[in-house]
Amino acid sequence: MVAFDQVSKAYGEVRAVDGLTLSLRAGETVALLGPNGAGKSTTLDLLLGLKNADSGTVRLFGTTPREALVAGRVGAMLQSGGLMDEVTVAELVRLACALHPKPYPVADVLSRAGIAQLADRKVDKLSGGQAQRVRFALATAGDSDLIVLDEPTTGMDVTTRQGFWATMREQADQGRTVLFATHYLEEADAIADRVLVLHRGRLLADGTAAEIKAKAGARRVSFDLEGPIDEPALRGLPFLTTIGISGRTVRIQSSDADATVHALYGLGLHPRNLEVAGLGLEQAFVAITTAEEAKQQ
Ligand SMILES: Nc1ncnc2c1ncn2[C@@H]1O[C@H](COP(=O)(O)OP(=O)(O)OP(=O)(O)O)[C@@H](O)[C@H]1O
Repeated sequence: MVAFDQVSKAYGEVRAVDGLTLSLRAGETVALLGPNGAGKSTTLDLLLGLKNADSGTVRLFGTTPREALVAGRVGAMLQSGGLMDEVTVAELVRLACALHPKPYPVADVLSRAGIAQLADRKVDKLSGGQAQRVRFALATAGDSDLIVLDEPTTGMDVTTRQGFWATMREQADQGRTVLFATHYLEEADAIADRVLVLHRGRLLADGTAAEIKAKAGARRVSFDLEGPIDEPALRGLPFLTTIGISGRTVRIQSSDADATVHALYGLGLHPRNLEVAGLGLEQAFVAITTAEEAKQQ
């Protein structure tokens, strides 16, 4: 569906996308994660043909991005890009439907995006979250095979966000490929069946959320201690990466929890309420990207 082959894009000295190779298969729901400036928006712009690569090739459905867009195979919701002023929501959605080669009925698009009651509202009078829903309506105005969303839920309240993802799941269940960039890692964890982690324009990790968590390697260990806490001794535990002590509770992150816990007993301590758990996607993301930063410095 989507194939990036050694794609690079620089802005002056900044290598926004750096030798990126990846492919997306039909029916996948893929989250694109990365710290600020990692190159997510640039990657999506290259995918949509809004920017041209300095080198490498981007192919959508075996054609150029532009051809795929003209054929109506891609629906996109971008982070920026103003909505037209001085028109109503219904007029704007009607225009998007008219421009799509395989449009849905306007009423269906409005109700799917949850904006039927806003149909007669001027676009420039919308709240931030309402404007996001209108962008979503424009991205789903017709039957596209690929839906690209750049930080789609920014500014949406909790209910709107849940509704939005329920709709996206329906789209995915119907066989569409959904690619979305986000900073909400819990969304990626809950929605995506594949997670890509970008860092300085390169792909750092590519797998299911579970694989990304495993790749981070670390585990969380927490326990309570009775009696005075010997902090230097705890800090000397093997494979420890971080430690936090609040009251009687000690929370650590370890790259080898078995060895750390073994050493804990070796110190003659008697931890109570011991818990060992894997990292959440957010912690795994931080572990992977900070390890990469450290490697590059
Ligand atoms: N038009 C531009 N001119 C110059 N530099 C740019 C331009 N667009 C992006 N950049 C730089 O390219 C890098 C990648 O930016 P990009 O917007 O793709 O990252 P991002 O991962 O989407 O970031 P964010 O999470 O903050 O939205 C950044 O260092 C950014 O400052």
